[in-house]
Amino acid sequence: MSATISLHDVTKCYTIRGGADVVALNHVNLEIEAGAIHGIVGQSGAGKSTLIRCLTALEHPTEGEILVGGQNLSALSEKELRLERRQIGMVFQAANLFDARTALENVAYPLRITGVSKEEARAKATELLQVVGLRGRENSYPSQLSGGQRQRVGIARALAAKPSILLCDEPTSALDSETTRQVLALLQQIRDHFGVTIVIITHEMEVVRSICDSVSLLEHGQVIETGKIKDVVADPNSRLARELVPVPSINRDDIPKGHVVIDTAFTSHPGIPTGAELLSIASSFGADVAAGTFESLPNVQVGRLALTVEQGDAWNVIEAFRSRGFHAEVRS
Ligand SMILES: Nc1ncnc2c1ncn2[C@@H]1O[C@H](COP(=O)(O)OP(=O)(O)OP(=O)(O)O)[C@@H](O)[C@H]1O
Repeated sequence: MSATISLHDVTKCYTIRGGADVVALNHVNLEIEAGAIHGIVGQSGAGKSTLIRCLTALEHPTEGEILVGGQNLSALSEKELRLERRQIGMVFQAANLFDARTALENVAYPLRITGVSKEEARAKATELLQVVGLRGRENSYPSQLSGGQRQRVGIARALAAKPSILLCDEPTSALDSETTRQVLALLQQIRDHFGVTIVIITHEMEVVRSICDSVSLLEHGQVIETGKIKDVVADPNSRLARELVPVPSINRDDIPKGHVVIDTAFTSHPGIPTGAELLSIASSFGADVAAGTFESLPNVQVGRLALTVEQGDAWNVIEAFRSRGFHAEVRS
């Protein structure tokens, strides 16, 4: 079961003793589709953790409302909130497991506290450990597991109460790149299999590139950009697009005398060879490809080519690209 998440004009202020208010979230509007994997990126202090705490209803917005699956969190009583929180699974940077409990006991714990019988909780926990690829490690203690395996136990535990949303706070930042890939693949599998909506806070663009369907950029408590990855990367003015697929760097010495660099960008989908069209326009002007980057993101491929052309041709080349719907600009 998945749920839509909507934030309407959410502001969260903290009052610091003896000081001014800190505005951690400033009129945030956000829509996350049911069943999507949504990344939230932003620098330290941007308000990412505050946003997650508001989604779990551990913090209450100072203004505005948050709807999870159409349910307005601010309108719920404490008792109703306790029930609602079961719909929300949390995965942390460090898996936050109980060291004195086995993997199985860690996963069974949230079920036991909601009154599920010992046998049923163990059976469910065994099944979930299989889902996350830890069959045979049920009786291992956290200290006997690798970082990636501990994170898998954390994910299994978060799934125990059959949540409709899974909030992941920097789930891979303590892991090496191969383990990161495996944990991200697992999260994607979980979304596909259980249909949960997943929100991932991350400072790693690689996480967004590999599994997110949509993304938001937070800055000083405000949403600066938000949208589906395929729309974000198609927007030439998007900062996120440049972070997801960086402009290729060129050594200044490699630019022939009297030439300028033109940056172009294209998005393409399987079966539509947009890159070939761009290259053919470039070659018709005798433009040379000086550098390029290409990224295959979920549902869309993005390319950036840096071309060198004779200064006198630059404007004609740009016009030709723009008339065919490509982004093109002279690099300053
Ligand atoms: N309990 C609190 N009391 C006062 N100020 C707070 C509190 N929690 C967060 N803040 C402030 O709110 C702002 C946003 O903090 P938040 O932790 O949400 O940012 P973040 O994007 O998660 O940062 P990081 O990536 O470093 O964890 C910061 O200025 C922070 O100092």
